[in-house]
Amino acid sequence: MSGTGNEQARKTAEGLAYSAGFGNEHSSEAVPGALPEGRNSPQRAPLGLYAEQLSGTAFTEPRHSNRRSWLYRIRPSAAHPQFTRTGNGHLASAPFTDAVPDPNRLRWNPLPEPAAGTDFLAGLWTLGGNGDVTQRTGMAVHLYAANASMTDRVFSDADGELLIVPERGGLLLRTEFGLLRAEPGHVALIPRGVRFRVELLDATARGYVCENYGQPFVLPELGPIGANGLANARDFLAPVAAYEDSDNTAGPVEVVNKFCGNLWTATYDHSPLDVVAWHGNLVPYVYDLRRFNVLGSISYDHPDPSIFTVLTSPSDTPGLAGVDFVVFAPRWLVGEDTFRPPYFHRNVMSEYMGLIEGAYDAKTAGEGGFVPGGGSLHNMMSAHGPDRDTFERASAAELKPQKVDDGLAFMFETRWPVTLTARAAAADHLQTGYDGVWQGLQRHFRR
Ligand SMILES: O=C(O)Cc1cc(O)ccc1O
Ligand SMILES: [Fe+2]
Repeated sequence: MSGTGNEQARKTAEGLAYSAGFGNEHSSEAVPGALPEGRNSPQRAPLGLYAEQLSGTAFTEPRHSNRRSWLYRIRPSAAHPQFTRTGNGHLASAPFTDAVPDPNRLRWNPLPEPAAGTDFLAGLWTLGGNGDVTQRTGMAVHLYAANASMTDRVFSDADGELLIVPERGGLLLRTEFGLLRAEPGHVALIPRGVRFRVELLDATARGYVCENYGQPFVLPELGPIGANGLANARDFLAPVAAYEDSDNTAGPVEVVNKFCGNLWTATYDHSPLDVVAWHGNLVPYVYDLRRFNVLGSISYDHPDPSIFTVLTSPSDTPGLAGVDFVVFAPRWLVGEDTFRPPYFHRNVMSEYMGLIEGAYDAKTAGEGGFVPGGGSLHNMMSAHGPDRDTFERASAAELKPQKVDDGLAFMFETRWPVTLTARAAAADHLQTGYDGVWQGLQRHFRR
């Protein structure tokens, strides 16, 4: 899209209205009277709209985890032509079988600049993942690099929920539920199957996507932390209803549907973003990571990073996440007699880390290192932790209260190893010599 288009998108995104609260029963109508009163499915829905339910959990799941919304739209979603296969581009899905799972510690530079005219969907590039889309288990790690808005096409992912983590460039997400603006430092969460279009607010956009095939993300339990803290529910913002009424006014709209690992496409004669009103608790959200209430030790030792969990996708085993989304946000470190950066460890969970801004306190910053837009993968049981320089520095540091505020990093932590796509394993931007950051750690043992 031209610069003018991006300016238009930014103007549209300015001052967006939202409905706040993770898991709330939200409701919104773009036209007064569009929401039926007191029932979901009246004989004739108001204003001649079609009523439609979208479920995110089985009808019979417990109340506390049940997710569904009712959508009142100009055309029912069922009114569509046949889907046919289209190319998957650089998108891949679980099961990932084209590379051998790799126990090595791996790190990538940012994706290369895409060809002109690459939109968000075309710019998605799969690093790897685990589980199986047909079993609704596991996750995929994608990156994206785009320089064009999606025009005349929308995307929906039947395979999973999408957690979008912009690193460069703002996004305007036009969803069935309305508009969301996600700038770097925000995350957007699009439920399984929700149609949306991504417009760029800046000339280019780059970031990360966790595709969660498993149970929908929820806020983690707080246990002894109490009733407040970490990501607060009220900071998750859902859109308000905004619809496109493009019947006979615009050209055809391509709807791209990711289903069981493949992309399918159908050409509609209207925009499926035609929801005039909706209510329910299955909604997209945007969340500003800087709102995260970071908790930590105020005595000694470095707490496990589970304390930084923003969202978790539970599994059938209590406490064991399919995937956790964890943020390393600005915070004070005050631990006494404590090695303050992340400790050396081997973890049963597998860790993909990305950097939104600045530096990360376990890794020396700079070119060829852990840089914004890049990422690292430390699979199950791979030994990692502070690099040599960080270890030397932190072991000798004077332990005054210290503000760590020069970066914003995150982690997708998952119960199963991440198997790479062949493309990611052979990428030019895969760094060589990552093992070297742990070389030269001196022997200090004496008896
Ligand atoms: O590997 C990492 O940097 C992530 C991480 C951070 C931390 O503070 C403790 C454990 C851990 O895996
Ligand atoms: Fe780790």
